[in-house]
Amino acid sequence: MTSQVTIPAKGQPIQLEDGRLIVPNNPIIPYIEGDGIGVDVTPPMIKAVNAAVAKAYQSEREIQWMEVYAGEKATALYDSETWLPEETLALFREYKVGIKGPLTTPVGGGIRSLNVALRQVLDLYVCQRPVQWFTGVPSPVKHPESVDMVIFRENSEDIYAGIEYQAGTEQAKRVIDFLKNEMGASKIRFEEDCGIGIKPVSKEGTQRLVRQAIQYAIDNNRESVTLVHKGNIMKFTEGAFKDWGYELAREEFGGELLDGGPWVVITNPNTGKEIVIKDVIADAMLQQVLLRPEEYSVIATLNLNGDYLSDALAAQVGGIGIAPGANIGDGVAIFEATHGTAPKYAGQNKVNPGSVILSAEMMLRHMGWIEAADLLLKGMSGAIGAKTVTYDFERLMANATLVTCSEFGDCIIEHM
Ligand SMILES: NC(=O)C1=CN([C@@H]2O[C@H](COP(=O)(O)OP(=O)(O)OC[C@H]3O[C@@H](n4cnc5c(N)ncnc54)[C@H](OP(=O)(O)O)[C@@H]3O)[C@@H](O)[C@H]2O)C=CC1
Ligand SMILES: O=C(O)CCC(=O)C(=O)O
Ligand SMILES: [Mg+2]
Repeated sequence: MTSQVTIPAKGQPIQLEDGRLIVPNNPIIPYIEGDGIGVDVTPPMIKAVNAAVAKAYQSEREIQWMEVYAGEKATALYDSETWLPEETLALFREYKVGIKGPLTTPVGGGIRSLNVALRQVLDLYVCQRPVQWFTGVPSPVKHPESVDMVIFRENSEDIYAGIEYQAGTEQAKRVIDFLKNEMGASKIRFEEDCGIGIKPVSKEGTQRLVRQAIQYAIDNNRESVTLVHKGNIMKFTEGAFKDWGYELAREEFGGELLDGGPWVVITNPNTGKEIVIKDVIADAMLQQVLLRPEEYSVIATLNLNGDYLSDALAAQVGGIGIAPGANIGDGVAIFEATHGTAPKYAGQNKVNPGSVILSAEMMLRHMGWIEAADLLLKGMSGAIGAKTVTYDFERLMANATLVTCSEFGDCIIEHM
């Protein structure tokens, strides 16, 4: 297939040596603009990042942006069936660090999620989503400042594996017959018209995620890691996630049972302080984070729970307009907002670009460009503090000035 991508002549790839990123001064960063509001939020993100990098490092460092394609834009450029071109996957693999806007996934029929496919094909098994309040952001809760959590959502397994059979098909019938006749399943109701979904959860998949969550707690001096699961009902998937998580804490991090278990306590080798590894059942967790957020810090959970929890927690600190995220594997990382394509706002220059800008902040920190990352945070705090905000905040804030998506990006730059 013909290449549609222009590789920036001036740039160089980020490389990986012994698990460490080697970042040149002019790294090539692949990015996907995204469907829907991607066209609105991605340009201000690039502009704000360029401004932060220029301010932090003058002309010494500069990102060389390389547009790569997925979603609707890919179908227009390659062909109508090519939603996630091989070229895009190969370029993310080669250039190691990238960022993307949201991509549409139709409900029911049609293509499966391109977002999920990207994570699975590149094995970006950690979905890391920090949730923190910025002073002045309108929130539906009384103490949004008590929320300071980092979600580690398993990104490669669970029902997102896409093993599903539609009700009424020969495939669904065969799976149901197998479950009844060979596996002794006797509780499938209304089997003539029953869809079937399969939920794979493995020890390796669980432990590589929980390992990253505990390591993050160690590196960032956090006091707890909470395993969130629905193991009382799904014993061999979600229950196993909890057990494998505790096992890893004991066996790899020297954890000791706390008061006879199941909670485990490990010692942070950097500080000597204790880190508690605990677990909470997912439905209870949704009320815990509202009522007692200060008791939770790092969260490690399965794919679906993490998806729900991300949006719910984002609401507590102002909504998914400022909820960033990263998909991280052992070699490649792709940063992206928690929100989707918000189609009703697409192309209106209206939505909050904060989520993808904060995702870029995570990306700069991942690259070791800390000064530029700090400037993005400073700019964001300044713009919010000055009450120059997009519609999502303005509708909840007294005496705020409504600005467009691109103007908010400019306000961030002014406040760096
Ligand atoms: N990683 C990805 O690429 C993701 C893709 N998706 C896909 O996106 C599509 C739309 O999904 P949908 O369920 O509507 O969820 P969205 O996250 O796209 O939008 C839901 C609502 O969230 C608010 N919102 C979203 N983004 C912003 C923003 N930047 N600034 C301010 N408010 C925002 C809006 O709320 P309000 O109406 O109150 O203003 C919007 O109506 C689907 O195809 C879905 O599959 C979904 C999630 C992630
Ligand atoms: O891929 C999608 O369409 C939805 C993904 C999603 O909701 C998420 O990653 O939070
Ligand atoms: Mg989601």
